[in-house]
Amino acid sequence: MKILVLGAGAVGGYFGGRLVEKGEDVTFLVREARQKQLTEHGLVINSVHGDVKLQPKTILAGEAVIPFDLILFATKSYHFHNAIEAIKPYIGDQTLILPLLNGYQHFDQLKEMFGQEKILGGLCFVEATLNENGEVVQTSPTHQLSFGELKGGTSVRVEAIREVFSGTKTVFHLSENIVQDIWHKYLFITTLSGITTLMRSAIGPIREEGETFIEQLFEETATIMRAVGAPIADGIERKHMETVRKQSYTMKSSMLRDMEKSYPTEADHIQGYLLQLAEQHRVQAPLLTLVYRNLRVYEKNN
Ligand SMILES: NC(=O)C1=CN([C@@H]2O[C@H](COP(=O)(O)OP(=O)(O)OC[C@H]3O[C@@H](n4cnc5c(N)ncnc54)[C@H](OP(=O)(O)O)[C@@H]3O)[C@@H](O)[C@H]2O)C=CC1
Ligand SMILES: CC(C)(CO)C(=O)C(=O)O
Repeated sequence: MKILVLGAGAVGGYFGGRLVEKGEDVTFLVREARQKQLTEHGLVINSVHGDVKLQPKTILAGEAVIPFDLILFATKSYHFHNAIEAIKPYIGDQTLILPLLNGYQHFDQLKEMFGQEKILGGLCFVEATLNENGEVVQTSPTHQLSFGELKGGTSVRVEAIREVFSGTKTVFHLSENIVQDIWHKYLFITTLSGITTLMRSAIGPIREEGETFIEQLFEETATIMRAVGAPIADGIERKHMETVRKQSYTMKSSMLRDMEKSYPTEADHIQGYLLQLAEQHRVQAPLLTLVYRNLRVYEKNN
């Protein structure tokens, strides 16, 4: 299976790198500076699940145009529209696109552009970032990529992907209810990135100050999701709260890590989109609004 990974950042570099390590046919579509870094230093993964240095195949947009079987879409949301243009030449009749971005809005956009049949559901749980040398640093026990048919169930094509994804040093999980998984992850990340960026802190000190704000943010966000008919399970807020309690003291969201580097955030794509939905459905969301305003002010000052 010919796999194209769009973006060799933290997520694309980690999961794409684990596939290269296994020996799969993976090419990274990158931009010039990243290509230079990868050519000179290799794709380096420093991980609690094992370090590796790889020399992956890379291309720049427009080079080596052939249709790929599978495209892992792993850019930030603010690069989404440019990145779409970059992958268009590599999409053939049989190509499947598996997005790994946090949030939900991009699925509707991809379905509208390429047709529902070409888009798989996808998400990942991994705490990863690029260090100043461009190495992927992966720091906590969880490292799972989930994928599946947006219409639910299984199919010959996702079973074939499962086969290709098997036997790596990371966890690839074929989900038969990926849309629910995506919304559950969206609930988790909206709250976790929101609270860690609001407090400018890893989760440990925030928990010590009291968990009420975290619980309220989960509840508020879940209320919006239920109002729009998102398929989230009863009691998911409590389950997510338990997951938050289990995180290491130093655990940070990728949004906070980006803030620490003065990078842009995905506030519009994650919190902002939910607030638009809240307004449309007349749901009050004062805490989420505060979280979002904090991110907007940060963006203005950076
Ligand atoms: N990091 C994490 O722990 C997690 C992140 N996520 C989500 O995954 C998504 C990706 O995040 P993450 O990997 O952290 O982001 P990074 O910024 O680390 O990586 C994104 C990569 O995309 C590349 N890129 C952007 N536009 C293009 C383009 N047109 N062509 C080629 N490459 C491009 C960037 O390359 P360049 O170097 O050229 O800018 C960058 O290397 C986000 O939605 C995030 O919320 C989900 C779970 C965990
Ligand atoms: C919370 C976490 C680390 C889980 O994967 C995440 O998705 C992010 O920070 O972007």
